[in-house]
Amino acid sequence: MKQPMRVLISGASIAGPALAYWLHRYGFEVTVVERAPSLRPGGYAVDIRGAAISVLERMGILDDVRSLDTHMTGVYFVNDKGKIKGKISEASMGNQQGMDIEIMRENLSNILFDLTKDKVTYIWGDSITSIHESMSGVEVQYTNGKPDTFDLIIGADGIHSNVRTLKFGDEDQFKRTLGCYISIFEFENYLNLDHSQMLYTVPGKTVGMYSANDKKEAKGMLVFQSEPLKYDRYNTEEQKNLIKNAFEELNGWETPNLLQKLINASDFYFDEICQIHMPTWSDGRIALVGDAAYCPSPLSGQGTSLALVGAYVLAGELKAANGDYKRSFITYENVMKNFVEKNQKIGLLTAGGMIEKSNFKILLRNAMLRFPILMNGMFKMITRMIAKAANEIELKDY
Ligand SMILES: Cc1cc2nc3c(=O)[nH]c(=O)nc-3n(C[C@H](O)[C@H](O)[C@H](O)COP(=O)(O)OP(=O)(O)OC[C@H]3O[C@@H](n4cnc5c(N)ncnc54)[C@H](O)[C@@H]3O)c2cc1C
Repeated sequence: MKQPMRVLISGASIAGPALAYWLHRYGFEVTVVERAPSLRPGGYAVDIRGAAISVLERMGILDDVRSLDTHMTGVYFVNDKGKIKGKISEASMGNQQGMDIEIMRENLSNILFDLTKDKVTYIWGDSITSIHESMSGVEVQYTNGKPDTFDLIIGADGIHSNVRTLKFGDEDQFKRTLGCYISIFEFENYLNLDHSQMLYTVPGKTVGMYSANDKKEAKGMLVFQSEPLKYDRYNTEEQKNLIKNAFEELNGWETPNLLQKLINASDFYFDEICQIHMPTWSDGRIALVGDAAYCPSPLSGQGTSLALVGAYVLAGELKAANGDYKRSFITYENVMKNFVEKNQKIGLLTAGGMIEKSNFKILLRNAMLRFPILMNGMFKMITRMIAKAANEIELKDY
């Protein structure tokens, strides 16, 4: 009897468990290695749209995911005293057909993990340190575990992908920075926000607060424009200091309180707002999926949809090629390329919306917010563009 192909996936957030699900369903033997000691909590809400909704349906988890929709009602823009200067309702931000889903990232990650935990081997708190390819397989070494050999290695390990660095080299050659940094952290919902988001903007900085789900907790968001910063990605204290430095002179609205909450925040996410562009997503027995290969930026709202669709297509093409992984990696790229490009373009468009560059632009935005017809018209146009990009792929039945 033919042995199943052994696949090692690096990263257990969204793309990793989604890919693991499909590969297991198609008869592959799957191991997932995650650097964190357990499934990582944290992050804001993520959007799922278009083709990615069909993927969830095909996985049989659409109802579970939909049941955890954040049901946000809208975004309120406040001034430095906390006075509301305008509101954008959820209806005018899109989702007119009620089809799109917004879910907290950690809730989606939990659902995908639950779906796969009994079918796939998960290794926690470890990381690949070297990859050695031969004609018959790939030998990997881990930081902690014993070396092992697989048929294929897939990097689903995010913007700063370890597999990408090991196989394709330094990330700077693939990274397009969008000039900002974002931090998200959790604390008690002391403003009693009810399924809504508050945003306070000054030139080059945005302070946000958001509460959904059960209203007990809120998420704080601090976004700031900056020249590229050098810091240790695993040193959260250093990252918190960078944020403190960026915001310490800003006293408006809840900024000082959020900086105070930041100090003790355990659920803390910090990253650069950037995109990943690569000439190819595979080499030999190694391929990449999700943010590792084609991150459209954390502010785009499209990263999760790209990851879910990418996992579906990659697994499907591996099944269809019946062991010819080289062929499947080529078709995976051919099928995904246009979809990725269209969504990365949307990523550039939407990223600009989170940071206002001048006081004039903030005044202009606040003035426009007083004319809902104007705002609704603009948002409907953007929504149509996003919806088009989210559906820019025809999913095959594998
Ligand atoms: C904690 C967290 C919070 C996030 N918050 C937001 C948010 O608020 N808004 C937003 O739009 N996007 C957020 N993202 C990114 C979002 O999840 C992705 O853009 C999108 O869902 C695509 O997912 P992905 O699985 O490709 O990458 P990611 O979600 O980034 O997942 C990558 C996974 O790989 C793991 N990993 C990294 N290095 C290694 C290694 N050396 N070995 C093994 N595993 C490794 C990471 O720990 C992580 O679990 C967040 C990601 C994380 C991890």
